Amino acid sequence: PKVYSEEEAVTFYNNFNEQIKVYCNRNSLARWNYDSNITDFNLQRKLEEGAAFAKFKKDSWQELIKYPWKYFNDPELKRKFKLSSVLGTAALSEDDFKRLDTIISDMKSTYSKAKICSFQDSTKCDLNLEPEITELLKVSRNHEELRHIWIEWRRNSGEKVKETYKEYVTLKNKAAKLNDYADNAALWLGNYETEDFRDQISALWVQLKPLYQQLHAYVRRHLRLKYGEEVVKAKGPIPAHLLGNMWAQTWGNIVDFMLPYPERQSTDVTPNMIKQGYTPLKMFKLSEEFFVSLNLSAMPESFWEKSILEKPTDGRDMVCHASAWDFCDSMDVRIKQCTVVNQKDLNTAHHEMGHVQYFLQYKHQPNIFQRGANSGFHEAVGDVLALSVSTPKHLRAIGLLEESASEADKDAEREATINYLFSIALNKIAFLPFAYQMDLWRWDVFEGKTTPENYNCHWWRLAEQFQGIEPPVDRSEEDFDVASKYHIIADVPYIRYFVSFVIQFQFHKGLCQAAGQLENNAPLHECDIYKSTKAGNLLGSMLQLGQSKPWPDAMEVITGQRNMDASALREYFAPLEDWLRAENERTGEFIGWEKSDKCEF
Ligand SMILES: C=C(C[SeH])C(=O)N1CCC[C@H]1C(=O)O
Ligand SMILES: [Zn+2]
Repeated sequence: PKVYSEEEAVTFYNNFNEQIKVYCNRNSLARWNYDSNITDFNLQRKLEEGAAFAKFKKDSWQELIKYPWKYFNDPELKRKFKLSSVLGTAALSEDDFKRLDTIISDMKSTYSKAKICSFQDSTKCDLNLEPEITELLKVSRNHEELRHIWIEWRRNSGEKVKETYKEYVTLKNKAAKLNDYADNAALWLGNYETEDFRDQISALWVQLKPLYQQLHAYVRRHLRLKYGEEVVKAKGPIPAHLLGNMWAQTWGNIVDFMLPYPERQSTDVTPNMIKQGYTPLKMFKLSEEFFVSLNLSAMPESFWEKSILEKPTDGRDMVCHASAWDFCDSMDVRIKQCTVVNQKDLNTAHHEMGHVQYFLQYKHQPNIFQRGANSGFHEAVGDVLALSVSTPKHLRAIGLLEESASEADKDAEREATINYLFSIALNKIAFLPFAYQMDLWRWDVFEGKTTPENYNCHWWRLAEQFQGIEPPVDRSEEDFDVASKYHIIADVPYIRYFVSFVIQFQFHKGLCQAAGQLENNAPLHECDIYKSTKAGNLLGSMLQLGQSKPWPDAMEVITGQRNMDASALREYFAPLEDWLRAENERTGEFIGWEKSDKCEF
């Protein structure tokens, strides 16, 4: 057979790259139209474009694998072929591909259309997850109302897709095997190009669990003080419906009744955002201005024309879960977010703008490298900036927090710092076990360790083991609670967020050093990289790499390290960790939790 030369490979690949951009653009537009307006017509268009894209990738792949790319000299050409040689779900037959695309679309449609009836008024049954249910979980302090919402959301979302999900698992594993992976867990983990990646994640959790347990114990105490011993057992897992979030993944919404120093200023800027007439547009403009202050890119005009930054009021069904979109033409980038004017959504706006900044910084790369160094990097960018924006110093600088005279004396300042770190920890530390267990469950499912007859109780076993939470009522295998979470039904991996929440503190520390914010032992949690072109240029040089290099090379650009390391996170929260240990000691709080028996195992 003909042996293809490296020169011929270059020609082939350049042509392939030009063509894939066109198919990718058409596919992204069809997906955007469906997610922005769930109709049968838009579903059919999306399935057609998806099938065409998959056919193109499969046909090209037949050609591509004829090249002896493993023996190429040019490292970049070799990497292009290596990454392009993983076909993914396009390896499925046309029928299987279309079936899988249909299944995922249907699950996203069910999730996006799901509604529940109000606890206060059983005739009012038009409550969507965003914004109504999310807002109720934030403000309600009625544990019976919270239990109602918790149960009803699961009955109208997860439970409805139990059968469909089994077929999803089968098709995903079929595709993985066609790519020479044992199962889809292995295919998903391939993104990290790291042999012992799961062990590294496990080691990070071991390092971080003590901090989580201290936070868990303190929060459980204050939930017990509020809702009583009957509802919140002193040594038990925390009932999952009381933590201010549908999946108990971040606990920031319940900070108000458990602030360490209640008389000190809290850093909840939502009231001021509303008072100052903030709009979703202004929230995204604020984020853009921070990126520009770092000498990074402003949004193209088309971003503001084509993005959807608040939920349309024309009654259409759409996927409200926030997302950032790259249309593969190095021009068209968008965000779709059903933004509410509050601090949580201001952080999410920065999170999504981080994705878009990555798109803009690597737009010159060939299509195959227009990705994060690994998926965790893509999730970390916006959060790194949000760490600076969230500091009391920055919030005061942009007028969202009042100057407070009392900060003058040392004690007041120390107490205000504990309050600040506590509110950040409720979102950053609380999140870690949830992010880990989301893919621990899916890896077990794809590997066949968990079979459909124990999907639900396996999830609750993991939730008890890692999050130290339990359902507010008994659950059984009739329920399918994990699928009440968007990423499960939308085929989006989740370990990327665990990676992001660890490495974002490494990036923050590296950028803070570049910005000169850590001189004279200044603490990491006070750092604000705003307007530092040194920090911005460093971040930009990492973002421009995309996935052209293995992620340790990209990590090294900013941090000088080549591995994930939780030390920066621990350093950031050190004052809080000391305080929590002392406080839990003082109150004699039980650290950890006893077993739960709410799902017949
Ligand atoms: C905002 C996004 C879109 Se990539 C998201 O899904 N996030 C951001 C943090 C965790 C995770 C979630 O909401 O579950
Ligand atoms: Zn994201």
